[in-house]
Amino acid sequence: MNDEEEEEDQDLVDFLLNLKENKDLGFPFTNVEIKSVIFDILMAGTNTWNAVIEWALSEMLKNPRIMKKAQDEVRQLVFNGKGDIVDEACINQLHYLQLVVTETLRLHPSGPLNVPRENQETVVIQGYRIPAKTKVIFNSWAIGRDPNHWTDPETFYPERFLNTCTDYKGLHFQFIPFGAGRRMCPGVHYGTTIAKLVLANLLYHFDWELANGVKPQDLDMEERLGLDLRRKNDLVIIPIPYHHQAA
Ligand code: HEM
Repeated sequence: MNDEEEEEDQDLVDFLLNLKENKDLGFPFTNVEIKSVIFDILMAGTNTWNAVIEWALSEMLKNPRIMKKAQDEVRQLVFNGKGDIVDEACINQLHYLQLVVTETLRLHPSGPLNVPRENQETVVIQGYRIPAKTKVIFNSWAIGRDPNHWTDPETFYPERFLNTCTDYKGLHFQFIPFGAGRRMCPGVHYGTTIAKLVLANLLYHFDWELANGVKPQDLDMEERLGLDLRRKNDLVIIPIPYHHQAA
């Protein structure tokens, strides 16, 4: 194996071990830091997108119009292509599902308080003096529901993101479910792709009903606040396999 092939064959752990061996980072990088990075990625990289899936399903079950629109989109696209599985190739064509995921991140950001920052110098922002070395916490949950920026903010309405360039890539500060700046989430693309991929397959293959005769309008949406934002009570739903009929 030549050097180039060897480099391509490296996984994350190889890469981190090489960093440790090279000793040219200018700061200590030991097994402790390696374990922290891996732990960070496993934690930040799983609890987040699966919460998006759970909230998106909850919102769609509460809003059957939205569920149907998202299902029609994915079923037409995939079945017209004569496939039976939604793969990455389809994902970018699922425009309505993208709106659903975006709206889910507005109302239910998985990391609602982002990561705290500390300002190095005293600053005054809109009349508020923030002394140097203050720990500043951004509440992206509240920002996403701020009536100064959002019409009818408590309503789940994916179409609000039609014909607007507002998105979650850290440039529009009224919507920062992945944070912003140098420490914003590095998993933004991966996280949203996985969430869409899983949701698209769940919508394509199954119809969904709430268990125990719960009516859509009665589904409770209570949140349990922690480092991540989950449902307080489990979402109990019944999958009904959907059989595609050839026209
Ligand atoms: C939909 C899914 C996700 C959401 C909503 C999310 C949200 C966030 C938020 C709000 C932050 C803090 C950013 C800030 O304070 O500016 C963050 C940081 C981070 N996220 Fe994500 N994340 C998601 C998926 C992922 C994935 C899939 C990975 C990795 C595979 C990941 C890895 C990280 C890491 C390592 C950080 C810390 C970055 C730093 O401190 O420099 N995240 N994420």
